[in-house]
Amino acid sequence: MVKVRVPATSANIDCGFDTLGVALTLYATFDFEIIESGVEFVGFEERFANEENLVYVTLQTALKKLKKTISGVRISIQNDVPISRGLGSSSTCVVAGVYGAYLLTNTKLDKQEIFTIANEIEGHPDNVSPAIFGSLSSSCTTDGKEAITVKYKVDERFNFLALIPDFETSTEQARKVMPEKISLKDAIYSLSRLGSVIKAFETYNLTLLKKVMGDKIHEPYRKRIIHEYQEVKKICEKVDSKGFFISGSGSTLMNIVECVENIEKIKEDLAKLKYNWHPVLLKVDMEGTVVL
Ligand SMILES: Nc1ncnc2c1ncn2[C@@H]1O[C@H](COP(=O)(O)OP(=O)(O)OP(=O)(O)O)[C@@H](O)[C@H]1O
Ligand SMILES: N[C@@H](CCO)C(=O)O
Repeated sequence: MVKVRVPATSANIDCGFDTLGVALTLYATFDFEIIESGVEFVGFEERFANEENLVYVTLQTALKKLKKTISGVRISIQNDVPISRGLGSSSTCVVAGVYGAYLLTNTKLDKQEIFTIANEIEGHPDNVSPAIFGSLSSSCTTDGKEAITVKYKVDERFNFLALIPDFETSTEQARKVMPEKISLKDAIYSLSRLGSVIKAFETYNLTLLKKVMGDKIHEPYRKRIIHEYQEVKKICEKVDSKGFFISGSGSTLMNIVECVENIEKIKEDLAKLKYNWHPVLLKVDMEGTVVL
């Protein structure tokens, strides 16, 4: 049996749409075991315990790319990453599926190769990069279809307070609400903040972070499909907020808090809202995917 642990991730980080992503200390662990034939699922929600399962589909795709075969497989999951909440649940499955193909066939692990395959399957690299390499990264796919990622340090003092509601937002749905075209002015608004946001995360410069956070590429459209977005933002800003953004494609809202003592107050105020917002304090994960 082989086992991998993949971290949750928060993609975009406001102005870095489809570019930035950070790995967080919340995990999904997957076991892969060769069986005589077919596929068995253990620990998955019933709706995903079938051959369309993203881990299984990815495993099959990766095996084809490696030109390897297996007789059958049992896939087990122990999952703490909420599904369709903007914390990279699909990336945990994609990354695990690619790792599964390498490990079950004794193929030498190469994180860059795994990243390339995972990026092709996921379609954008901002979640899969931090899920594999850990920490904060900026990624792109070149014109020649090469997946490139660069990793940055994040100061360990950062407190990522994930505010997770009881409703799902699928990435597919959240991409549909965005316009096909955006203005040059809006592109500049986001692009001009990117370098400063990265520097603020590297250096724990909360004053800089607070000043430069902002986006006009996806947030203005997506906040409309996240119930109680404005109410949650107002509560955070009243209590403690050094940065507030939609995590990935939502529905989780991410609040950077300076003092963990303030979390209880935020929790009390969120309890007055309708959508059962559940605050979870996360730190940056430095390792990315780990074979256990
Ligand atoms: N634990 C899981 N078991 C099986 N399938 C999963 C699991 N987690 C995610 N998936 C698959 O990924 C889909 C959710 O992906 P989606 O991109 O919408 O959300 P997300 O990855 O959580 O959010 P984001 O990409 O914004 O961070 C599910 O519908 C399912 O197909
Ligand atoms: N960058 C992606 C992340 C979610 O998969 C998006 O926001 O649509």
